[in-house]
Amino acid sequence: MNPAARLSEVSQVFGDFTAVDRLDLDIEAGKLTTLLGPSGCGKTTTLRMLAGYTRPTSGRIEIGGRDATALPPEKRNLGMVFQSYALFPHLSVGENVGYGLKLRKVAGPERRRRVAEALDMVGLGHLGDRKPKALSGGQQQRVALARAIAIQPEILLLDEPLSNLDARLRLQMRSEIRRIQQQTGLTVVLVTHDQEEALEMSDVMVLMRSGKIMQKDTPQEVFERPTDRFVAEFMGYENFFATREHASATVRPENLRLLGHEAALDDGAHGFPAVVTQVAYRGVDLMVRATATDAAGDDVELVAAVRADSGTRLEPGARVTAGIRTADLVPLAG
Ligand SMILES: Nc1ncnc2c1ncn2[C@@H]1O[C@H](COP(=O)(O)OP(=O)(O)OP(=O)(O)O)[C@@H](O)[C@H]1O
Repeated sequence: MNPAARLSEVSQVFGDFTAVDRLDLDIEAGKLTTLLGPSGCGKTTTLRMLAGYTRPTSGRIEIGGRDATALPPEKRNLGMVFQSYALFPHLSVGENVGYGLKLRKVAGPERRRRVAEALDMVGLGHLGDRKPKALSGGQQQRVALARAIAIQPEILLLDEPLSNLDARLRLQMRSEIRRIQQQTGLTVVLVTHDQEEALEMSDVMVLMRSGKIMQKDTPQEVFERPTDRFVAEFMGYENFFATREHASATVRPENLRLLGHEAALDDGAHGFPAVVTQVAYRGVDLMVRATATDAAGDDVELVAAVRADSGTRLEPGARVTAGIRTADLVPLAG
């Protein structure tokens, strides 16, 4: 299937600063793709170029197979939801949702039908006559979403749409957006810096750093098989060391086992002697720090999340074996 959008060698340069660096990216139709990365990595700039708010310094953007590089936003048929919902305060909820349809000269009865349908989809069918300021933040966010969906966009672009919501609402809206996307088969591009949000919502995760793509994969692949140290750290890996087979490898804290000094390792498990330096109680587990020497002879700091009832005596100074099952060991490119 053709991609819903294709960015080819797209760059955005501000003065002597390259915010997006020769990016190649296909946005797959009918999927939710997340642009994820630390602040300043170029995700918002990429989304704004897709939307047409910023013209790329170089490169080409195709939407639905057509060259859209020079098209203004209103000619792209894309829906956009911003962090600040950007609703019109003087219009009712229904008028806000119908605004884009009116611009597109959709006739009255059809417009009312599509406004009602979009409001129903976000669970606000009963609030069409209210003004935005009479709604909670979460409800305003839903109106912004309904407004973007009502025009039946080719792609829905979401720029950190949940960051102004409190934690509980954020969780609720994650699954609502996902439900709507799956129900309608919409192509969605979501910008976020929250890896949990990306893991939960995405079909495809695109991890960015300094204007470049570091990894593009399913959430499970990115989480379980980060290809390099940057991605691994971003996804919560903490232990970096050399083994006999790999110059660089990592394991998640919850998969690093600290065994009694004399304990035998499972077949195929990697292990090296370590000395505990710090133990912190965290309720469900203990966070244990240790030092070890890896296969390259370098000193490494280890962090393990150990179940409180693991049976191994852990206190600063204790000599242990840091053990890693082969299945939990992730080799890294760099
Ligand atoms: N109009 C502009 N002029 C100059 N520099 C800009 C402009 N827009 C963005 N930048 C810079 O480009 C870089 C990438 O910005 P961008 O907003 O795309 O990052 P981001 O990954 O979305 O980060 P955040 O999560 O903080 O929004 C940043 O360093 C930013 O300061």
